[in-house]
Amino acid sequence: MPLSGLNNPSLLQQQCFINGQWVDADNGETIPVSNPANREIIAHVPRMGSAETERAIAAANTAFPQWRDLTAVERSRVLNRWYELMMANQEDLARIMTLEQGKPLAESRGEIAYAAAFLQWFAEESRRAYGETIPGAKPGQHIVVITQPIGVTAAITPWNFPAAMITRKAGAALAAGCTMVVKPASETPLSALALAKLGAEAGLPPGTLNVLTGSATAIGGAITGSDIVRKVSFTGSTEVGSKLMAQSARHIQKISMELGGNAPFIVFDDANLDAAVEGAMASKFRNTGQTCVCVNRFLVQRDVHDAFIAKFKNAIDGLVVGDGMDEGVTQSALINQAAADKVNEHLQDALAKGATLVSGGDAHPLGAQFVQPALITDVTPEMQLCHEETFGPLAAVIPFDTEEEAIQIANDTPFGLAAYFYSDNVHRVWRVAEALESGMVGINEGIISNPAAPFGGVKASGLGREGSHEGMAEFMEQKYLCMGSI
Ligand SMILES: NC(=O)c1ccc[n+]([C@@H]2O[C@H](COP(=O)([O-])OP(=O)(O)OC[C@H]3O[C@@H](n4cnc5c(N)ncnc54)[C@H](O)[C@@H]3O)[C@@H](O)[C@H]2O)c1
Ligand SMILES: O=C[C@H](O)CS(=O)(=O)O
Repeated sequence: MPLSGLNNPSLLQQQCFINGQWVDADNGETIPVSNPANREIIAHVPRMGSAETERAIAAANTAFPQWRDLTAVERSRVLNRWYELMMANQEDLARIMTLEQGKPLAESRGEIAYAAAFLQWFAEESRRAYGETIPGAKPGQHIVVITQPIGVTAAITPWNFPAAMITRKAGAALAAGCTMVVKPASETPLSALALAKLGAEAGLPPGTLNVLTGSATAIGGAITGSDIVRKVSFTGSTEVGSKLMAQSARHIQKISMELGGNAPFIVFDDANLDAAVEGAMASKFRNTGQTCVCVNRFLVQRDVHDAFIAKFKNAIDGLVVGDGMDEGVTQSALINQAAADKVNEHLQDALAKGATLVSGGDAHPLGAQFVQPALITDVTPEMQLCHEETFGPLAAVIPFDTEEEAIQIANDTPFGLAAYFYSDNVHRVWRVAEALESGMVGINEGIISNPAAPFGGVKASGLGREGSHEGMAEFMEQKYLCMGSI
């Protein structure tokens, strides 16, 4: 049993966490959790539905006043202890993550540190829930703006970052004084349940944090249909986000949406090509291409196109495909067969429409869920991959001539999460950075995520920001007090 080798076996939880208790589904049903590398079932978790969700919401509601009324310093101490426990258990948490999500162990270790950093960040932010004073409209009148926690909140999170997408929300909500119900993706529930275990150990009172696994539509329906849940924070596909936004309208729930992307990566003729290739590899192939901020379209200026492609091909050919648990592996199995099929569908569509295969493209000997990293050129805008998230190790390159053409192609998408470009010309840097329609821009950088920066997108990539000093405000309400005759 691959999970039998944990140093801290208590981190393997196969029940849900409601009101400080580990519980099964009412009907005893479970769902299997499998290892993407070999499809071996590694655990089972409860298949919960609306009744259990309503109990979790009730527990969060009961716990809210006590957690709200702690001082910011008291909440900060719990969050900081949770951070410390995550780091103390980093190796076990990384092992659990790789076994259920597939990503290389080194990347899982990195995600645990990144996820823990959100708890550390919001432990500090919890002490900075400031208000403001405003001059009154007449003598003796004073206006004070205060901020208060919004109340019971919910998070629905994706499989590709099973820990960080939870702490980026739960850290902010708990720091604000809210309580939370979390529904992780059914592909990666074990990381979420391990986080709940450590959160309780850190001192989160019963009901403050609840984690439910099971039917997404039933749990999501109970969350968005509740007049107790005041905030829904979703990370996932734009398609599902749009559905949840509509469902949240019934009770006017406050929402945050961290959705899909279609990131352009522009290499101008004044770029440092070695740096551009390094950034391209980091952004495109992180988590085997399964991140929302992965490059989806490369745009390379014609004068440097062939030189860039030669360097890029050499780097791609150096990638090591294998089981994420094996040291040295840099590309793992994709999360499921449908994900691998989508990458191949995008590749075949592009080749059928005139793209040129430079590297990769063959079936991988390790199995159908593994994809050989591929590089294609002569990509044109009518190809499927220009309009859909590939979410896998396929690097597609579009040649361009002018800066104006590059910006037009880059912005020709409903999405606007991340964008990247490489140029050493400071005048061009400002022009292009302002012209790109995205929430985040990497300039001569391929990896841009940072708990201190406001993460989020524009257009169909979402609403709101996470992390930074913005993150906690998403879980708070403002109230102004107008005091007269003083
Ligand atoms: N913007 C970001 O920060 C960010 C981060 C990670 C992933 N993503 C996006 O997420 C997608 C990949 O993740 P995914 O496949 O888990 O996305 P997904 O939308 O299929 O699922 C996300 C979560 O929503 C749940 N869900 C699915 N249908 C639901 C419904 N009808 N009601 C309630 N919950 C439902 C899933 O169980 C999961 O927990 C990609 O599009 C990626 O770009 C965005
Ligand atoms: O996949 C989406 C994540 O938000 C990417 S990151 O880890 O925040 O860069």
